Amino acid sequence: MRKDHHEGPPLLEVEQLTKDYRRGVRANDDISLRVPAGQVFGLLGHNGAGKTTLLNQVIGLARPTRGSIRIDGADAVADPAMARRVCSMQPQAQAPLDGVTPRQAIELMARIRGARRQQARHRAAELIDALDLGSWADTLGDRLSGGVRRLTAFCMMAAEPGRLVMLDEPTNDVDPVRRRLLWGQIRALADLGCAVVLVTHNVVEAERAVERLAVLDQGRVVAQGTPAELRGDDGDRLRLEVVAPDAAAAEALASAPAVPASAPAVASGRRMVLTIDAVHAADALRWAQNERTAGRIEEFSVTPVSLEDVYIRLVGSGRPRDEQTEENGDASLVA
Ligand SMILES: Nc1ncnc2c1ncn2[C@@H]1O[C@H](COP(=O)(O)OP(=O)(O)OP(=O)(O)O)[C@@H](O)[C@H]1O
Repeated sequence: MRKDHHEGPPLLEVEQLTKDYRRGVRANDDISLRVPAGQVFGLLGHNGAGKTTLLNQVIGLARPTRGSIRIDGADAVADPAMARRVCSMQPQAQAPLDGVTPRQAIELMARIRGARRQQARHRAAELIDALDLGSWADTLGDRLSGGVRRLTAFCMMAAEPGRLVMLDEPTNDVDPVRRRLLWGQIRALADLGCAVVLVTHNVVEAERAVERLAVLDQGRVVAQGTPAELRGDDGDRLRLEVVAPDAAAAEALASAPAVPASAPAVASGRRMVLTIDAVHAADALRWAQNERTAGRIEEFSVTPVSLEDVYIRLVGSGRPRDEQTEENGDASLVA
């Protein structure tokens, strides 16, 4: 059974962190978060939300403008060398693998991080097997696909991991089957006692794999908690999605919903999405079936409201805040 480390002291503790780049870009704005050992913590946000900037400050590649970062109680800003010893990071950029095979690269990383030769060999073989990389393990890096290169980079990081593991979009380019294997290995690192910080754009996957998460928008944390906490009241609601024959019909359905809605209906192209309370589910199904029989809609589905729906409501289009409508920020979710 999984060890429960949730009540333990944080291994990573970020307090009121602000980072201004030159030319006035505020990439992180008053961010606070805590990650204990044994937890997979997700960082979600649009392109440019400030996720990579946060990781770079933790390992001392960028210096905070204000605020503090503590790793296991020690000041990581004052001692970036300590931070790098304790952290293992898989960066967003692909690892340079030209001229080496995945097996060689993984073993080499394990050796650099202090493993003995036998131990490095054993761990490389174990990771290659766990991620089903055997067919490419001894192929030179310049002949590998993007997905295999990314999985190799994960294995290099996981070969002899530090206590704080940071992964910047590790599932990019990875096929769905190996992606699932990868989530298993990420979980395994937390079960070993690592604190894992995971940057991802994939809200659907994050919902299944992380225990807590923070949503970043324009450098700020706009929501933080467990997936269930972030879904809040929406966790008991349903999502009716309808495909209309054309965009005008979808717009018309959104402006006059046939079933009582618990949030404004959203039309996008031929799709219309309505959030409804569970008590209206039977009415919604009856209405949608009739509409489809009459040919007024083409398809429909009724599913539980997901974290992705909440995320889209929180950060909207990712445009600057003052261009967005006010429904995008629910301050009550901010921890
Ligand atoms: N070295 C830099 N100098 C100036 N501005 C920067 C620098 N690095 C990042 N930025 C800016 O800081 C903001 C946050 O960038 P960051 O890379 O942290 O976002 P991100 O959430 O990781 O994005 P993505 O999902 O695209 O990787 C962006 O506006 C970006 O343009």
